[in-house]
Amino acid sequence: MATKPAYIAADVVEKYLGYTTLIPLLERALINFSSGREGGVVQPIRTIVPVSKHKGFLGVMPAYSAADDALTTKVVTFYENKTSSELPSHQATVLLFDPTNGILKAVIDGKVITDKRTAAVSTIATKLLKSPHAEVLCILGSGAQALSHYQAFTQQFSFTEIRIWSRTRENAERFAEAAGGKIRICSTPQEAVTGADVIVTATMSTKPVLFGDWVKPGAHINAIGACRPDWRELDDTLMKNSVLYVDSKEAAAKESGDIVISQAAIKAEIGEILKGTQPALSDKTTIFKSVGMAIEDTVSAKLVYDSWTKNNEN
Ligand SMILES: NC(=O)C1=CN([C@@H]2O[C@H](COP(=O)(O)OP(=O)(O)OC[C@H]3O[C@@H](n4cnc5c(N)ncnc54)[C@H](O)[C@@H]3O)[C@@H](O)[C@H]2O)C=CC1
Ligand SMILES: O=C(O)C1=NCCCC1
Repeated sequence: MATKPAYIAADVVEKYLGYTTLIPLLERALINFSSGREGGVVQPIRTIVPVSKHKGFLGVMPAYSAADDALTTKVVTFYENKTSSELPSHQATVLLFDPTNGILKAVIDGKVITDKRTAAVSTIATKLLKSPHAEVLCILGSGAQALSHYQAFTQQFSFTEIRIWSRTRENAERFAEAAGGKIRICSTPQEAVTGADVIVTATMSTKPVLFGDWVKPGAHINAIGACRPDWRELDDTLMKNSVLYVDSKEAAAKESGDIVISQAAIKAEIGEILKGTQPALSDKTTIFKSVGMAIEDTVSAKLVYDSWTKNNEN
């Protein structure tokens, strides 16, 4: 008879999901995803159910990786009008199945997975696309993704200056306190962005917050928000004058307003650069438009489950 599925809570996920272990697994997953059939990744475009009455969305993100023999689906909700400042705007759960027989093996908190795997993929893109002389990191937004990106980027790179802008100074100060490092709080997004070598946009904005005229030529931008076809973070000038990379061409072209509305041409997937079939044009102004992929959740959940199992063996 099947045993009951394990429940793996956020604090346990946090413990087992280190960037040093996660990043190489995600690199392999991105390569497999961009290798078509050969890569053994099955990942349909996610289903999104708008909950318009409450300005919310429910997303279902299934994937199977033959290389990892791992089968999961994430269920994620995200709400524009948070009803409480205590409640995160994004909440998620990952279900991990035994791929040989379909048995549900674990129910895993998906919030930490979402925050960390997104930041980890941005570090992968940044390693490939930033200038080798990059010194200044700028983060627009002060929520969960802003913080996970700060943590991942300070671990993986050595920037000499880190700047942040948020809509309110109070939010920016709260962020700086949570981050714990030396951070310059900027009063306007333009002040934060001017002269920055690497920029992260991690906002729930539906209108551009980053404008091409502000951006230093040769900068690299990780654009994390604008995951709905009518949401924007970047303006048309920036979209059209930069080299545009994505996680999934199919998903980004369908889901991100920055691409749908600007009609900017996609150069390549990050997985194609990693495979060596597309160049990393790091001397140009580059954008990594991330929409988030289920396969990233699959490899993250498997890492957590395997580590948890090993540590719970009698
Ligand atoms: N690419 C990916 O894989 C993923 C993308 N996301 C997206 O990343 C973005 C950030 O997510 P979280 O940090 O989890 O959300 P959050 O709610 O924790 O933080 C959102 C931040 O955006 C700011 N913000 C909201 N409206 C704004 C506006 N009009 N102008 C400027 N700033 C504004 C808030 O003040 C806050 O600092 C969202 O758009 C989310 O949907 C989230 C998960 C994965
Ligand atoms: O990849 C994800 O997970 C998400 N991406 C866009 C917004 C909701 C969550």
